[in-house]
Amino acid sequence: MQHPDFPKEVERLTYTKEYMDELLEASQRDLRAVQEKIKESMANLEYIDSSDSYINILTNSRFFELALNQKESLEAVRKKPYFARIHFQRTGENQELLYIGKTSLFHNETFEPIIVDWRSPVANVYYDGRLGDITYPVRDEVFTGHLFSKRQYKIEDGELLSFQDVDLTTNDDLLQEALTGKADVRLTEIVATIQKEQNEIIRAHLKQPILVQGAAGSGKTTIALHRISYFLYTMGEHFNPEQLMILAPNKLFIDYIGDVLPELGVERICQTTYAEYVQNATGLKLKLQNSNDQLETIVEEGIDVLPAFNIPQIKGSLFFKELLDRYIKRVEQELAELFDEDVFIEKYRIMRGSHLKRLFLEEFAYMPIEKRIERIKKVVQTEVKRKAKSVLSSLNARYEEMIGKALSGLRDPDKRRATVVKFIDERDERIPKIQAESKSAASLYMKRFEKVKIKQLYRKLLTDRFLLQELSPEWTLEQQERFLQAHLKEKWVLEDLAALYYLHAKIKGISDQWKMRVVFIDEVQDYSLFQLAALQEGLETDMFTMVGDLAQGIHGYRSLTEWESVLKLFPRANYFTLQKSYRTTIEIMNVANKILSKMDENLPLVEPVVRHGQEPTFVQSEKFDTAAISTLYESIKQHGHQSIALICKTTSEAEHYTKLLVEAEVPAEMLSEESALGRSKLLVVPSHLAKGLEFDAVILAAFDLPYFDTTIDRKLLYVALTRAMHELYLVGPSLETFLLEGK
Ligand SMILES: Nc1ncnc2c1ncn2[C@@H]1O[C@H](COP(=O)(O)OP(=O)(O)OP(=O)(O)O)[C@@H](O)[C@H]1O
Repeated sequence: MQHPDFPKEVERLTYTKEYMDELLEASQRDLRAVQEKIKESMANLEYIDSSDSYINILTNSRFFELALNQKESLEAVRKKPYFARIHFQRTGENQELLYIGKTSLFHNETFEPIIVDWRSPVANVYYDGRLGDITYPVRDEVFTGHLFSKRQYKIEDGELLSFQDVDLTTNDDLLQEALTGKADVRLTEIVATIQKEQNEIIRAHLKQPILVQGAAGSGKTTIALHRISYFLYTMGEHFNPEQLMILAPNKLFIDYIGDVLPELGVERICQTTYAEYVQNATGLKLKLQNSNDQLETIVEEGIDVLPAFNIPQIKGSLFFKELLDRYIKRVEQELAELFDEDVFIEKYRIMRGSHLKRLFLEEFAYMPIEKRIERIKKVVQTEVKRKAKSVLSSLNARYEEMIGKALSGLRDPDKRRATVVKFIDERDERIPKIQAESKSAASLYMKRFEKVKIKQLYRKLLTDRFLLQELSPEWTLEQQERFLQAHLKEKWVLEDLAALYYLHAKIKGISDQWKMRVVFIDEVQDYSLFQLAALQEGLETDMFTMVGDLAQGIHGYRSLTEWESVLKLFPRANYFTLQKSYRTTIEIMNVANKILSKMDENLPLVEPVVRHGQEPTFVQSEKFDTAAISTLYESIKQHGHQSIALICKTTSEAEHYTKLLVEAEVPAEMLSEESALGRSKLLVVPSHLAKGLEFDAVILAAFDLPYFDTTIDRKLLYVALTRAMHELYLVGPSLETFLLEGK
């Protein structure tokens, strides 16, 4: 039976669309008018003074761009102008029906809100849950009101299909529907179904750092992206999108999230990886070794206990930062000694070196070293200029006086002439010399400060025995030796990046272009403490949004294994946890939870959002059988699924299986960090690369190498299992291969 409000709701939608059409027509007219103006100015370019016309073209192009943007965003939302409505009364005001959508729309004349933006303060009421008396924050104030009802709409192509009122007792149908959807091999925006605990994180204090420990599939990536959108909406006046940076684990991941940001109205923010950012910000070109090689070695050799003196871990620790601080101090001292000489022009002392040294070591100590040197050069230049003037005028005066005295004091004309000529010659020689010296004195003096070569400086630390002994008295001789031995060959690994960036920041400073003011980090468990500390100091901000999951910390041999140290590093941070998974069915999560409970981290089990699916299937097989995989793949496709992955433990296994499948003419393709995500083939994915991604169905195959009950294998397995949205198949010789028991 149709809801009694249905006709009214259709009417409202029609009204909204018609108003949008009016606006669209107007913007179409604007566009034409601007186009005409541009044409006119173009024609004028050749005849009259072209600068005016040029300015006209520029201005009109800007209008054109604005009008075009407005038109495009209107067209985009017209198909689905809003997704929810709240019946709300702010204390002391009238009751209102507010329709919530992806962007706001106001009536030009009446200023009536036709659509309210999901990021606006009042929309918080929709996400926050409860009906009845409520409070909500608007900037620094807290508003109160009463929420009578919440309604959700299903609108497709501008047509109202259905709607329903939601309260605490009804199931969130919209969410259920969103979750049964197919993985489009890309994330989508979820503004209509953001949950209360997710909303709290999206809107958490924007000026403070946040750290989120979230279960696999709890929406961490999605939330981080929505928080960016919310941030720009709320703080856009104070921040340019260019000053925001999202750090993703690899290029593949950037591609994966790439479409969501524009959908959320976010353009121009810097999306990069740590490695790429560091190279851009430092200008260093480094041929980095693949950071997964180390992981693969550990996995293939089944290593569970890492050596006590584990170099990747040391390089990611705050002790290493301390070591570099000592090194920087040493560099600073060496440079300071160069100020022992005073600044002279001819025989005149212009400035004392000790004064400059004090500027360098004390007054300007807040600046990066080379910036201090640049500043001191300016100080010297100004002082030289000022003092040279007075030296010259007193010297001129002195010669005047001496010449005058010679003229009046010497009786003998020959002697008089000779003395006067001598003084004049002397003066004429010294004055231009002093003038010339005063021009170059500052540069000449500062020449002793050569530009520091960061790569060389760092390499010295890695290879110079005496330097290392001096800087790391905590280490035994054997440890120092191990450190030196590890760096015999010049090769760069991920763990070196924080150090290079830190040295660059402290010595040269980070240029404005790369001085991001707000940072969003996904998969933060894969970072080391020093990587975070280096960024924090280089950028001089702690406005970080960090999301991650310790259960997926497959790089634990070099990165974080707990959050306490991160919270210490960011003392202002708010810490959140997300326990619900929106990705996987209950059946799949039950299997993944078995692995989670084996981990040492003692993380709580993940609660799947109530959504059932088929039980994960174990397919017993002694060896990798391409025909069986092909049949399985085809049958999954028959279920209507499109994004299907075959996840293997290691890269070499993935390469091997891809080869076999391709030879057997199964449409398979191996995923690499550089490849674009496709959906038309069976994607063969090494487990470490699957992190962060999701697929409709996952086939987990393990033959050459079973999953061992080691820290790293449990995590890799957990990552692999939690990639599946709807269907999961385990293919191998036995369930034990996947750390599961029984048949
Ligand atoms: N409130 C929501 N409404 C609809 N879908 C949601 C919601 N929250 C999350 N999802 C969906 O759940 C899936 C998992 O989200 P996401 O990838 O952001 O999780 P994650 O915590 O980053 O996962 P992982 O740690 O495993 O990489 C995505 O398909 C996302 O669209």
